[in-house]
Amino acid sequence: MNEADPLQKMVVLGAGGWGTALAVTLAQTHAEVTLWARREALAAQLRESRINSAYLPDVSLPANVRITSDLSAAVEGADWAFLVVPSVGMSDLLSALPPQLGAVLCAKGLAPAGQRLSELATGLGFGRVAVLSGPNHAEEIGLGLPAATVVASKDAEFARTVQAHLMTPNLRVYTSSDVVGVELGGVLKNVVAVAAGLGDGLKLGDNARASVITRGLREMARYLASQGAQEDTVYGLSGLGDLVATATSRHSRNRAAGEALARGAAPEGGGKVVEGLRTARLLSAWARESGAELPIVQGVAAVAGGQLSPQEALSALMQREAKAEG
Ligand SMILES: NC(=O)C1=CN([C@@H]2O[C@H](COP(=O)(O)OP(=O)(O)OC[C@H]3O[C@@H](n4cnc5c(N)ncnc54)[C@H](O)[C@@H]3O)[C@@H](O)[C@H]2O)C=CC1
Ligand SMILES: O=C(CO)COP(=O)(O)O
Repeated sequence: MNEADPLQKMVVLGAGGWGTALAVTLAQTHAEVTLWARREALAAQLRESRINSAYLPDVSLPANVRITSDLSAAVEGADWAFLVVPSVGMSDLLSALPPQLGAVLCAKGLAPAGQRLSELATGLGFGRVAVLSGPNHAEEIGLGLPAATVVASKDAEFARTVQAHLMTPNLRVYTSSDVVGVELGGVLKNVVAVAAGLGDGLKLGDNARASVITRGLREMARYLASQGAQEDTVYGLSGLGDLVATATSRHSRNRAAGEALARGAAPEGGGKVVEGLRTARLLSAWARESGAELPIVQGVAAVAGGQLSPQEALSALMQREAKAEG
């Protein structure tokens, strides 16, 4: 493994829950971490209180996390950075950065036109692009609870560098060359987690949740294969691992959004980003246009869009044609 220089400048762009947890993690092993918040009001509040009360209230920011809302100052002198804004904001952020900067993309969603975020970054001229994904709820990583994750890049050296800097005794980081598989696992599992939340909200029971997770995994595997992912990636941390975490966790905003929809409430994440709803809409439109079958994704999109009630979506899934498992 590469040696990680503890004096190298670590930069986290995006001060929501996940950006904050990553900054706290990196601060364990580096002299200084810079955390960029888009809004000066949030940056000032973080500098003052050292607690991100809106996004990660149970975690304190150590003194070696420097907080700024000045993007140029944040990346000055840095070789690469973690980009941790919601996927809708990734295009604006990338466009404001020099493409020589290595980009570790940490969002689990698609760009507004439906592209993968790594495609977006590459299209904007970024040469060193990695994606970070795995079962990593910010609430737990921020507290230093043990977890594992994956960093994928076509540039193996870049992936190993990020791995070396992000590893701590409680965060095990694996590398992968399968950018498409690792990236899309994190994107799709959010939608399946909304479906699991819908089932929980309707009080369908443990068998139903396990069935949604398993058939959802199959749907993920089919979609990932259609996009060129390696076959086994979906069964790793960024696929099955993250799916189980998100579809069963009390921390998951996507699962909670499904529960809210089942109650007939608005599926808001309390001001926090819920990527699965947007992803369901984008992928459902893609499935309609391409003739692909993504029944769980399409069911979630129909419920979120108000075209079907949760009960009607459930009936539609249960009454699909009888067939062999596969
Ligand atoms: N929260 C978690 O446990 C994890 C989240 N992720 C992913 O990381 C991404 C960010 O999620 P969180 O940090 O949880 O979000 P969050 O909802 O906690 O915070 C979002 C942050 O981004 C800012 N923001 C919103 N729109 C923006 C834009 N257009 N440009 C720049 N900043 C903007 C908000 O002001 C806020 O500071 C999402 O794609 C999420 O799926 C990935 C792994 C774990
Ligand atoms: O991706 C996550 C954990 O790995 C976070 O999921 P939620 O956005 O559903 O909270």
